[in-house]
Amino acid sequence: MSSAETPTPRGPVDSSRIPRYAGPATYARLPRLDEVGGKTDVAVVGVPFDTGVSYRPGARFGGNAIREASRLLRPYNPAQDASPFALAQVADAGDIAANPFNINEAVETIEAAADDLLGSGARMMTLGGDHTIALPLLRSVAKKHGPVALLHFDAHLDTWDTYFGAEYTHGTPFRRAVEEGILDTEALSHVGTRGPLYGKQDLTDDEKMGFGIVTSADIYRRGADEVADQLRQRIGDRPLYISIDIDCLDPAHAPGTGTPEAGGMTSRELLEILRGLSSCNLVSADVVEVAPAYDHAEITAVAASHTAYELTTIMSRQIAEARRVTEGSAAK
Ligand SMILES: N=C(N)NCCCC(=O)O
Ligand SMILES: [Zn+2]
Ligand SMILES: [Zn+2]
Repeated sequence: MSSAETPTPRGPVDSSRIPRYAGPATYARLPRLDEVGGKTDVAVVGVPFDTGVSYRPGARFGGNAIREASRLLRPYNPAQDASPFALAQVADAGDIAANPFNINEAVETIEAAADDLLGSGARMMTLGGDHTIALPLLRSVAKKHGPVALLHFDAHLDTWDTYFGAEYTHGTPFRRAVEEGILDTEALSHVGTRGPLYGKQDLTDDEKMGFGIVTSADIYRRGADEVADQLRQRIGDRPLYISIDIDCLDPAHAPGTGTPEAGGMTSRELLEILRGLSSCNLVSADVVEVAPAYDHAEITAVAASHTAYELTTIMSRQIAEARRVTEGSAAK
């Protein structure tokens, strides 16, 4: 697209003119998708679905809790020296209406809605919902990019086989994804893993699927920068999907979640690792498992809103850079 055709992105509501607590909550007070002509570079989309949980329910309310908490975000991100909402169009695409009484149908609905958004040329920043939703999102991403590298931030492996005979649950999306061949098995990592397992076999199975593990204790011992360097090397220039279960954070940093585990990373460590990945080719991402009923003072929703902000910044910077390269060569 030439510079004449690239419209100036429409940014958030100006919080110096309209108090940030006024008006309906879109993510970061950004325009809705219909307010930018139905086309955007990055679509922030909610998936209010939590029928796949194995313990506390409530992540269906996560997306809107993150939107509410995101009212306080400001337009310039100093940590990545970027104004994400000026570099590219970021818009709130609303929610995907998934059937709460039929998981299989919900999974199909999510995949179809993702196909539409990705097909329009957008990258997705999805706000869950429970972790079940990562599977249909990955299916859709793989249709567009082929098997993708996966960085999975989570206390849990989420590579278990079934729960009560169900294959689509929040503890099983990544085993299904490996079985379906939609992940690049050379570049799969869990980050923040900890807590009790069903047995040692869980780890053996997980390793056979191709996953590497950076435990939360590894992050504490080695530091965020070194961990980010190692992950970046493993990912290289592959198309990358980042899936962030907010329970990767310690319950002190994210009490509002369904399956909390003690001994997790801090929100500072999570944000720093993400910033260290800013050069990766991030094609889409999700933040899941925010369950506001167990939250206090929006601790979890604020952490999730900032997490999505770093991810959105990475995507916007890359979109702007790609545009600069194309427009530069078109001008010659
Ligand atoms: N994806 C999340 N948050 N949790 C999975 C835990 C599955 C279990 O109950 O063993
Ligand atoms: Zn988890
Ligand atoms: Zn999870």
